[in-house]
Amino acid sequence: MAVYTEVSDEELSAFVDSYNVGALTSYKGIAEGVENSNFLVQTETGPYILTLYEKRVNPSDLPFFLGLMEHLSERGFNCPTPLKNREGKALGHLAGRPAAMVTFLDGMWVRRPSVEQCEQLGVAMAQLHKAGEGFEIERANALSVGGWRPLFAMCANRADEVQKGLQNEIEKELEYFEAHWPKDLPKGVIHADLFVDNVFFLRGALSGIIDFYFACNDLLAYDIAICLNAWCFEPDDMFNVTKARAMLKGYQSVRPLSLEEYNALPLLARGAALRFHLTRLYDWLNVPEGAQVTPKDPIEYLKKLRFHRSIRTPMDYGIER
Ligand SMILES: Nc1ncnc2c1ncn2[C@@H]1O[C@H](COP(=O)(O)OP(=O)(O)OP(=O)(O)O)[C@@H](O)[C@H]1O
Ligand SMILES: N[C@@H](CCO)C(=O)O
Repeated sequence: MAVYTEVSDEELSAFVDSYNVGALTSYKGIAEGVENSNFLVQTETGPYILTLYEKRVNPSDLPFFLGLMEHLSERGFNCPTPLKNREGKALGHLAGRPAAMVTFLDGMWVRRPSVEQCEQLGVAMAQLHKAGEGFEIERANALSVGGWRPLFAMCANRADEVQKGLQNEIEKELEYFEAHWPKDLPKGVIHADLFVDNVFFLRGALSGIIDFYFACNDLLAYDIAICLNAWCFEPDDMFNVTKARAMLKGYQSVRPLSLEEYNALPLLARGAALRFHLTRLYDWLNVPEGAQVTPKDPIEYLKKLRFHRSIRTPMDYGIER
């Protein structure tokens, strides 16, 4: 469960009152997620999500995140829309934290997506990439290749506690990526954390995407790489190429990939695996005292990284363009 910040009933009620949504009738902390504190808030006008932004969210990025959700919603993309308070502002403060309320999205995430759902994800991801065009605020990806070494530096000396030899292995990966990360692929707004728990389905159809708090301007194909890792591995750590093909088919039905993007997928997927391995490694070794949170397994992403390291071209996965 991710509730890092305790909020009193009075504080929460006063915060909700600053919006034009009717009186608070109930609320509860949400037992999912690892990044921010989330509450499901019921008022006289319906359910809303209240988020208190925690450690990894830089407050100066909030106009980007909130503005992006508004931009995408206006273009018909189904994602939460920030509410404006009585002063016309989307961003407020609660319990010493920046906080916002967004619309509630119906649907549920699926633990084991089907091939069909992977295809739907591909379609929605490409739609997101298209809908992001024209968004005027820019945000560099703080967790792209330039951010990995500083992140690793904060936990490198304890990496071998998680697995012997890990520090050395990651060091070599960092050197590799710093020398080989592609720079000239098409860029745009990406979600950058499009895991299964951020994609909702309703009656079998994809109903919306949440959690834009890692969104940024980066290589569009990097989003695909993140999803290859998050959607196309089975619980026994085997890569499911049928799911990967379906995802790419869905994606390309909206936005065809260039040859360069297609060829870069193994490297991007390996880099994406390192990125999530590193944040998980850091979190695994630094659970805040008293926080109600279950850290995610860094080794899962180490295995994915090693798998991609053995791949040279997408054809080695069995993925045709
Ligand atoms: N707009 C929304 N509509 C409905 N449910 C939501 C919405 N936003 C968040 N949730 C619920 O809250 C949970 C946690 O939200 P979210 O994924 O944004 O948190 P997080 O801490 O940023 O998580 P993560 O670990 O995925 O980064 C979701 O799994 C979902 O159940
Ligand atoms: N989706 C991330 C956690 C949230 O950033 C992970 O699974 O490591």
